[in-house]
Amino acid sequence: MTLQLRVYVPPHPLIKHWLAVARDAATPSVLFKSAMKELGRWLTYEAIRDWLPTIETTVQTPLAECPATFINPEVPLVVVPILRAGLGLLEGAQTLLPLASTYHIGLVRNEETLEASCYLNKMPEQFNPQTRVLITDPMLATGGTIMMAMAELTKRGIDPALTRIISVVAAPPALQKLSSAYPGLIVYTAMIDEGLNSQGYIVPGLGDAGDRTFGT
Ligand SMILES: O=P(O)(O)OC[C@H]1O[C@H](OP(=O)(O)OP(=O)(O)O)[C@H](O)[C@@H]1O
Ligand SMILES: O=c1cc[nH]c(=O)[nH]1
Ligand SMILES: [Mg+2]
Repeated sequence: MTLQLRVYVPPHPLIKHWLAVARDAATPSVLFKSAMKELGRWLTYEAIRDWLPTIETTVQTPLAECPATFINPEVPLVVVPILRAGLGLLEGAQTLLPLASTYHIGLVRNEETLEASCYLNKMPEQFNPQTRVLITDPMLATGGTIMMAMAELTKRGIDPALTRIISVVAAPPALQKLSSAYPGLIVYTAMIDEGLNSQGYIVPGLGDAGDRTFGT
């Protein structure tokens, strides 16, 4: 069986609503931040349905014993926000994954060359190979940033098949790069946009997600 990158665009009205709020150039930073939090929450809800490890057991209700499914506390769960903009989605993700560990990675694109570089990496040298990873980054544009984050994770033992990415707007160049390098990976995004302009911004996109989240 040949694995392929899977990209889901969940058809949820709350995701569409908060995407529209985030896209609107008139949305002030305080509301943009709320939109990122809500998108983080709903995209995480969609992304973890086949990712959260469970254990089957039984519980005794007041009336009878019955089958029960719990989240398996022994499998490590990790959220990796790509700074800065990924922090906006992290807040929403954490409401659903309160026990997950958070490993920050700070990546920034050079505005001229569009090449990503790393200024912060709080990951351990090696992860448990069973670790489930959820990466948060609202913008997948040229793909340089997400590819660098994936390289840092996989060289530390993370299995791409146990990894999910949530993004708000994804562009074809990033999806093509991920597809060639990590065919088992799954991406959840609010929208796939047409492409990039000459400055590497996604069109129609939503502008600079980091600047709009933090009011800079
Ligand atoms: O796919 P790429 O072409 O690499 O671009 C995507 C990256 O660009 C933005 O980060 P930015 O460099 O603006 O940093 P910031 O989040 O601190 O604003 C965005 O948050 C992504 O991480
Ligand atoms: O459109 C884009 C592309 C990269 N990073 C952003 O914040 N926005
Ligand atoms: Mg930015």
